[in-house]
Amino acid sequence: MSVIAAFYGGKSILITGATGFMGKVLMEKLLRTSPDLKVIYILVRPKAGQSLQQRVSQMMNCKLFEKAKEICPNIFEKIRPIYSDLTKPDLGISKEDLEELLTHTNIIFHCAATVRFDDPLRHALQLNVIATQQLLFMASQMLKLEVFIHFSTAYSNCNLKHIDEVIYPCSVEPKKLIDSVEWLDDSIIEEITPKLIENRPNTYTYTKALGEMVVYQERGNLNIAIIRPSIVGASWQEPFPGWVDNLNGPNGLIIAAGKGFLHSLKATPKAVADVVPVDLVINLTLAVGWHTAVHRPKSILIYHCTSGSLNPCLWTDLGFQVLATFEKAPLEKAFRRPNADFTTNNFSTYLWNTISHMAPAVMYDFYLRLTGRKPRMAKLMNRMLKTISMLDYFINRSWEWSSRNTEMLMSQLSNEDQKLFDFDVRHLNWLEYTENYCLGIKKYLLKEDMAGIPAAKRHLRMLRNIHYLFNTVLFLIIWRFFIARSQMARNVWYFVVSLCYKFLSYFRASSTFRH
Ligand SMILES: CCCCCCCCCCCCCCCCCCCCCCCCCCCC(=O)SCCNC(=O)CCNC(=O)[C@H](O)C(C)(C)COP(=O)(O)OP(=O)(O)OC[C@H]1O[C@@H](n2cnc3c(N)ncnc32)[C@H](O)[C@@H]1OP(=O)(O)O
Ligand SMILES: NC(=O)C1=CN([C@@H]2O[C@H](COP(=O)(O)OP(=O)(O)OC[C@H]3O[C@@H](n4cnc5c(N)ncnc54)[C@H](OP(=O)(O)O)[C@@H]3O)[C@@H](O)[C@H]2O)C=CC1
Repeated sequence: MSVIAAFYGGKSILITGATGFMGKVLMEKLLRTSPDLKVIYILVRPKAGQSLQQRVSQMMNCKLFEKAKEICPNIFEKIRPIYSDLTKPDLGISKEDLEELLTHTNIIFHCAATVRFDDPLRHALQLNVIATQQLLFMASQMLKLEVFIHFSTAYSNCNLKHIDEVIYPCSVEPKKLIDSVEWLDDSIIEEITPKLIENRPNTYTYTKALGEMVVYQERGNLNIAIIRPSIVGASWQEPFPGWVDNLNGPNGLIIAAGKGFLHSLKATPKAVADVVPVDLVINLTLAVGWHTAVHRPKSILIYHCTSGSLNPCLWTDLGFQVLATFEKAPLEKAFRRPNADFTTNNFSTYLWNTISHMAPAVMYDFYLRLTGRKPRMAKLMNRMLKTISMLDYFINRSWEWSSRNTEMLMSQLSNEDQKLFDFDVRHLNWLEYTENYCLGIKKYLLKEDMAGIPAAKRHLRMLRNIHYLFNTVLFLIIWRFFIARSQMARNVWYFVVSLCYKFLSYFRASSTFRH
């Protein structure tokens, strides 16, 4: 019997961010391995015109929960949605719901955050710092709370090269910043943001670092642990390989590559792709929850969940495996054949962006206009290039994260728990993982049927023929231009034609002789 799974049995668990990528996988794992848990409270907000119930039932009916529903038939009775909005006072939770949470909650997993890189500081502060503060205050009033697990990111201190499993103080006190932001207008906040974020690339990583400081400063007597995952990718093994449901991290660019939009990407050849599968992160999280509740460490322990130091994979290796997979299982309706390469300097990046991204987009938009359709390709390419510019910081750098606490925890798991809650990234086969990642994006994110692969391959062959035809016509036009203006070009042309003629004559003669 798994000690960790047994620990969660009978427990009342509060998950914020349960409708997110990681929150859903966390819920699924809990319901599948500890079906005797008492209840999972999930904070949910209405979104895209859907009520709480509609969102929750749509979420629970996705493929991710199929296995959990087999093991836990009364799964819907285990889930207790609670209206919440992190931007509201008291997280927007009603008095009745709050009373229930304060009375019954044993464990908190705080996943909710804004993970956008371009959020204004005020919004990121609200979601990643102030909401965390309010949840900590709520937790301090909970009568049966055993442990509070906070999700940060391995990039919260990405302005450092070597990062230990410790909390690094930011230059500005969170409370002072929160008070200042209350009365500063947006234009001033926008102006001071670059100075505040201390060489970090965005407000996301900065406010996650501030969130850690708030967790430390307002921990009171709470029993807290912090998880710092790096780039969370599709599932590796559980509940099945390749589960992914958003465009964050590499996902958007993998789609861009598979659809033939992305033809070049600036990447330092030796830069490590520090990707970790979502199920591996969740296994570590549940192990941390158990260990923290049972052993009650004297201080807040930080757990890095990264792959670069234990089982490194380079962006170049990952990228070409992505292309190889889409060769075998192409995405539907590709704009071009997936074909790309790396650039290593700004000039070649600019050149290739012009030649292989913007020029084809402008020509395609011209074709759309000619055929009476709305041009859209240039806009799509600009959006992809904007995304790449946001991700460039993470693609072209590597970091060293210590993993002492994570390795300590691994050593404390029983053999059964090491299997059931496997977070040993050294077991990961990157080629197999990347292939499943791409297939998962095709099946679960783009909802494409694998039966459509032959048609998708035919589409790519048609694109290849159009590409060859286009290049041939372009070559002839350029050559005709040169021949009309240069004796040298004409001489070369005549020489080539006479050579071909002689070869054909010889070939015809030799085949006649054989007969
Ligand atoms: C291996 C690489 C080399 C390749 C070699 C050469 C080429 C070979 C090809 C191989 C394929 C490449 C494969 C791998 C790619 C490698 C690069 C990946 C780097 C990953 C680094 C991630 C770092 C993460 C750091 C920390 C992780 C965390 O802690 S939290 C999670 C991280 N957060 C995010 O990832 C969020 C980032 N996204 C944003 O902040 C925003 O989306 C944006 C600012 C980037 C864009 O905002 P914008 O307002 O313009 O768009 P948005 O409103 O978000 O969406 C509008 C529409 O666009 C769609 N969309 C959204 N995101 C993407 C996306 N990433 N790609 C494509 N499309 C996207 C969205 O659905 C919207 O559509 P509509 O609703 O229809 O309008
Ligand atoms: N994905 C990654 O690569 C990494 C993620 N992390 C951390 O893990 C955690 C989860 O990330 P991930 O699952 O990828 O993020 P998602 O964006 O998938 O999920 C974010 C969650 O937060 C909720 N949320 C956002 N804003 C609000 C709001 N105003 N009110 C209520 N809920 C809100 C979302 O709810 P809704 O569905 O209603 O929008 C969603 O459930 C985050 O703390 C993130 O920093 C750390 C490292 C890497």
